[in-house]
Parts: sequence; C-alpha cells; structure tokens
Amino acid sequence: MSGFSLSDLEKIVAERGSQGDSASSWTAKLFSAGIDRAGKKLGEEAVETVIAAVRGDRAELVSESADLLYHLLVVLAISGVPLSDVLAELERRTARSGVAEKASRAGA
Ligand SMILES: N=c1c2ncn([C@@H]3O[C@H](COP(=O)(O)OP(=O)(O)OP(=O)(O)O)[C@@H](O)[C@H]3O)c2ncn1[C@@H]1O[C@H](COP(=O)(O)O)[C@@H](O)[C@H]1O
Repeated sequence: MSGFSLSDLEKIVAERGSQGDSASSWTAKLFSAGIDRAGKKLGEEAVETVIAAVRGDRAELVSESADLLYHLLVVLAISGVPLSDVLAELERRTARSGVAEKASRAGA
C-alpha cells in the first residue's frame, strides 16, 4: 500500500487545472468547462457509486469511489475550497460528537 493521499491528488488537480493542456488533461478540460460541467460529473459519479454499492459490486464500488473523490477534489478546487477546510469541518464534528458522547455517558 502506497502513502498516496487525497492531499497528493489535490496538488495534482491544482497543477493540472492551472497549467494543464485541455487536449491531454481531463482535469484541465473540466477546469476550462467550469463548475456546471464539473458539478454534473460529480453528480454522475455519485449516482454510479451508489449503484455499485447497492449491487454489491465491490470492484466497481472501489473504482466509482475513486472517480467520485477525484471529481469532488476538482469541484472543490474550481470553487476555491481547500481540502483542509473540509477536513477541519470533519474534525470539528468529531470533536463535537466526542463531547456529546461524554455528556450522554455522564447522564446515563
Ligand atoms: N483520478 C483521476 C480520474 N478519475 C476519473 N478520471 C477521468 O474522468 C473522466 C470521466 O469519466 P467517465 O467514466 O464518466 O468517462 P466518460 O463517460 O468518457 O466522460 P464523459 O463522456 O462524461 O465526458 C475520464 O476521462 C476519466 O479518465 C480521472 N482523471 C484524472 N484523475 C487523476 O488526475 C490526474 C491528472 O489527470 P489529467 O488531468 O487527465 O492529466 C491523474 O494522474 C489521476 O491521478
């Protein structure tokens, strides 16, 4: 297993999106097409991911999930939202749920 992360992919997306050639780079093509086209692709990949999950097709679920995460990073990049903002929001929720859990344990 490599140490490849969403943060690594975010960097590739940013680089291709700003400097890539639309003829050879899908990322550059999506950046020039804009948020409507990139958002549509994200929606399609989300639906394809759900279909794979409901069918119980594990290999397809892995493949569609990769498409989904990639297209989410493209939409975030076009929108000027860094992945770290999303992770910070997830971290805040985790911290909140930790507090809620302790409070409910104390009340039990
Ligand atoms: N992870 C991905 C990735 N996942 C999916 N895709 C592309 O997303 C596109 C759309 O997928 P679909 O299955 O919907 O293809 P399609 O039906 O032919 O597309 P449309 O007809 O809807 O236009 C395909 O061209 C896929 O190659 C990706 N393209 C790029 N990446 C990553 O981005 C990097 C840079 O890629 P380029 O920008 O192409 O250089 C790559 O090294 C990868 O790490």
